[in-house]
Amino acid sequence: VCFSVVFRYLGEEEESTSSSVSRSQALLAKLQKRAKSKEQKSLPVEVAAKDTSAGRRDLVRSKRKLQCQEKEKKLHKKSRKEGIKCLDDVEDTTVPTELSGSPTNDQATKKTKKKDKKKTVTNEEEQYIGVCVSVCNDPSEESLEAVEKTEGNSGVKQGKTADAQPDQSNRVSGQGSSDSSFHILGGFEMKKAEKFQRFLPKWLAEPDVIQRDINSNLVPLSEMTCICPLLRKQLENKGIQNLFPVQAEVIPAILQSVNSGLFIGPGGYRPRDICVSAPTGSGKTLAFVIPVIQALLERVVCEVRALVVLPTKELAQQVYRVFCSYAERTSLKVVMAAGQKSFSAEQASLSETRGGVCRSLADIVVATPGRLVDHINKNENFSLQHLRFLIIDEADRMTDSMDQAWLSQVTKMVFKHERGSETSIFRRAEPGPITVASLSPPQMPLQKLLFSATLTQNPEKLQQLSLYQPRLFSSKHTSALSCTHTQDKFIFPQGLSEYYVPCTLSKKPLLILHFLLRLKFRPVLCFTNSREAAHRLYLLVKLYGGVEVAEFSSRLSSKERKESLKSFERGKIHLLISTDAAARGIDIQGVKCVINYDAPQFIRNYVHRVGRTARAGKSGVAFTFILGVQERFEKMVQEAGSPGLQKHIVKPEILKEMESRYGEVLEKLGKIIREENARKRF
Ligand SMILES: Nc1ncnc2c1ncn2[C@@H]1O[C@H](COP(=O)(O)OP(=O)(O)OP(=O)(O)O)[C@@H](O)[C@H]1O
Repeated sequence: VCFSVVFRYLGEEEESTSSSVSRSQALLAKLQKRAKSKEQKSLPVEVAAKDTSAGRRDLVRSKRKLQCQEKEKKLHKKSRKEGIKCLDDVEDTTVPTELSGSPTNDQATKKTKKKDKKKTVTNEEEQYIGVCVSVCNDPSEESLEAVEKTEGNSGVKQGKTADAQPDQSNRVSGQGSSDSSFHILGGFEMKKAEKFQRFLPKWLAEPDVIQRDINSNLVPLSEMTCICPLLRKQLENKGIQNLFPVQAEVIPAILQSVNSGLFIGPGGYRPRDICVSAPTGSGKTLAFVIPVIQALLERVVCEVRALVVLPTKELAQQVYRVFCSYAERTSLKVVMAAGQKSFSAEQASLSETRGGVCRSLADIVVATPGRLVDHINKNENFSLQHLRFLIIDEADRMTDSMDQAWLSQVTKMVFKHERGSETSIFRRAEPGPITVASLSPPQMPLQKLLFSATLTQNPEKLQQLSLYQPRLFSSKHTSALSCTHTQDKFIFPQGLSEYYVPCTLSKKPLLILHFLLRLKFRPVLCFTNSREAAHRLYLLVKLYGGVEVAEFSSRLSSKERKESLKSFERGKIHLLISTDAAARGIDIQGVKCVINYDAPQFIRNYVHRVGRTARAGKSGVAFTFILGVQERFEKMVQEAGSPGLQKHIVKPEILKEMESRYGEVLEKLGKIIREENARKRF
């Protein structure tokens, strides 16, 4: 094969009859002949060079080099000029018909004419290039170097170079293009991305439907016979007569999985994991608080059996309070591990050691991922060996890459083999395929319960949670076949009215003052995209006066943040300016209006921000200030499933009156910020 390739390079066809020895001899002879002829060619030059004096030779050399460089420059300039023209032309002729579309006869004839014209141009150009190359390739100078270089290579290679070069030039001139030195790749045309149909797994495509309209789908508490009398009484005591749709659907499903006790699922099998995707303010918290408390009511020994993980301290505190209020008449103990207290104080509230024996002081732990990982790694007495429920609230946020590590640590700890546990009835092994051996003896299952208003439909992301035969409860029904969109769609609360307000950057602060002072929207929860922006706006509104204002961001300590929320909840504050720290899950009673002072960058943030109003079946209004092009924002919101975004125009004349005072305030604000920055530097 090797020889046949070499023969083809030499322009000879392989003879079937000739032996490989004779072929190799012929090849050797040919190569020797070629080397000789080259030697002969270079000989007169070398002799001539020897004859001339060294000084003259140098002079000639430098002269030729100069000439060559000048010509090269000229050629470069020309070819650059021509090149641009040429590239366009070449593209015209080389674009395949399926890309450029099938040309008509006229176009085709025009193109052939163009081609002919170009051929002459490019041939001329090639000649020009050829001249220059021949000047540069004068055997007395540069070619010597070239020969030296090729001589270092194998004979076959030499032959290949010598024969391949004219071949290439023939090909180029045959094509009639001047682009012998570069290759046109093509394929830069704008192509419309092909829309693909998304096929969802059955459990995602066919969820158990939760009605969106809370008020017309209330379920009387008396009908919820699956809830134990103690908890029903508790609910009544808190003024709850009816359950919301999400609660009416999810509570029985979780309770069903503990019908046979904590150790085994229905029919002796492992219970299915549960995912809930329901609008903001639809009552998802009670949908897991009630069944978890009921499932653990009969427990004998206090062990951590339920772990609730939430993204922020404030949310953890909120859920902790709900758990405490429903567990208060039971023997269950709820503990929070979210960094509100010192690590050692949390450690002491989670477990105690008496007489050398450690015992758990918590049945239900409400935690943030950071503190949870701290306890897993540093708290020797913290055990998750008896964990039955892992509840992940704001599940989509929690599964974001940066928060992933905690989940694997929890699973590792749940299935950790402790010394002497091999024969224990509580022995647990990481679940694998179901076999007779794996079912006997039965082990306590770990059931995952996921909740969010913006639960992803991305199976790849959900896969990371290692869900077991998941069951989805959702406020929407997306058919696996009809779904062509790739973006997740969300359900917005029924009572929410959404508006956008076109404005300019300088008018934004005036607009917010207008909403509070003139339109008397109170209380207002306002969102900015950064803590600096929240702080500046807070100072500005405070300086302007007439509005009780507070800020809420990571700029403040957790104590200060708690204070701000409390004051806002109690009605002492009219305007709370926050970053996205308060966008998720925070349940503040009576927020009638949400203002997105800065439009959110991601749709999920928008859904959660506007969801701080219109909660629990009530009505609410959300405004988003939009700078410049609003089409993109409108599209984003509509594609996410918003029922309708309306335009709200505030005429500039209305803001005129406020402008003089605003000017004064701006001056003061500048001074304050400068002082603050100076203080920060020292
Ligand atoms: N059955 C009910 N009857 C009356 N009010 C209820 C009921 N269930 C929940 N609520 C109230 O509805 C409000 C919203 O509930 P919750 O905070 O659980 O909503 P959510 O779905 O978790 O919202 P988000 O997605 O924003 O976290 C709370 O103030 C809660 O007390």
